[in-house]
Amino acid sequence: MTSNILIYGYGTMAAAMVDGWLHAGVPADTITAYNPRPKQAAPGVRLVTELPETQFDFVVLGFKPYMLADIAPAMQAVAGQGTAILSVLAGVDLATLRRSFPKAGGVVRFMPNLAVALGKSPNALVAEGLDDHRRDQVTGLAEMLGSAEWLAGEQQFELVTALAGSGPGFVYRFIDALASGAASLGLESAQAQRLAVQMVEGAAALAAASPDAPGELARRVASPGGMTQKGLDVLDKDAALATLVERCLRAARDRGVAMGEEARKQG
Ligand SMILES: NC(=O)C1=CN([C@@H]2O[C@H](COP(=O)(O)OP(=O)(O)OC[C@H]3O[C@@H](n4cnc5c(N)ncnc54)[C@H](O)[C@@H]3O)[C@@H](O)[C@H]2O)C=CC1
Ligand SMILES: O=C(O)[C@@H]1CCC=N1
Repeated sequence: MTSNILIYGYGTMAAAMVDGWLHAGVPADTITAYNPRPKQAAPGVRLVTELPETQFDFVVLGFKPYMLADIAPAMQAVAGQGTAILSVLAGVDLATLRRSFPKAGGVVRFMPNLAVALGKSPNALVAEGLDDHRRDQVTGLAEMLGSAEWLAGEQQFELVTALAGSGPGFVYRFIDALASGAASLGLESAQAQRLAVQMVEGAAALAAASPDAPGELARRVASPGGMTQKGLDVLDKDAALATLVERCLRAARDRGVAMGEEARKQG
């Protein structure tokens, strides 16, 4: 793909996406990263602190959602009819993006997680105004970072963001809890952390490779009357883990909805 890409706001998420694209073979000289504060860019990527005057095929919005109303007016010159806006901004809906970039050819909500850097992120997508060619290109850009998950509609986008965008944060807490639990029961803490991380990596790889659902995989680990079942009984009692995780996802989703409302009011 030889399309040119502007990254507008080169922070943690956008830099991880750039790393993923470079790793997948996107030529570095097709990527320009604009950030108001100078910082180190990936090798070969042009980092600028002044906005270029040319239009781009893709413009990735990599700043914080609340900044959209302030920033969008200054961006009109880089987003013309031939431009697809790729927004990773949590909560900001297609209608707000469309109002913010009326001249752009199309707007896309593109929700990744930080595993884009390794090409291992599920990427949720919804779009408006894309022709088939651009849509195929967006699918290709997403697949280079993991997978392209086009949603039928926008209604569940905040829930999908909570699950797949915020999800690594929740999994890291669980890894932490495994490690600190083992440490408080007597294991050396660096070793506990190493074991917890490797165990989760292997378990996730196995789940990804298996045709069976995680529930069935858990059943296979738990020998009847054995150790695993005793541990699962603690997590399952009164649906403790399931209830906690549902509350966690609801809180994250609802925050996304509120952030979207704030952006709508400002825009
Ligand atoms: N961190 C994550 O795991 C995920 C983040 N996101 C989304 O990614 C976006 C960025 O989040 P992070 O990378 O975590 O934050 P960050 O704070 O690391 O990045 C924000 C970047 O915007 C830049 N910036 C500040 N003012 C600017 C301006 N006026 N014009 C252009 N750029 C400006 C900052 O210098 C910084 O480089 C957010 O909208 C968030 O919702 C989405 C999915 C996952
Ligand atoms: O915490 C946030 O708002 C963003 C959305 C998904 C991950 N980070």
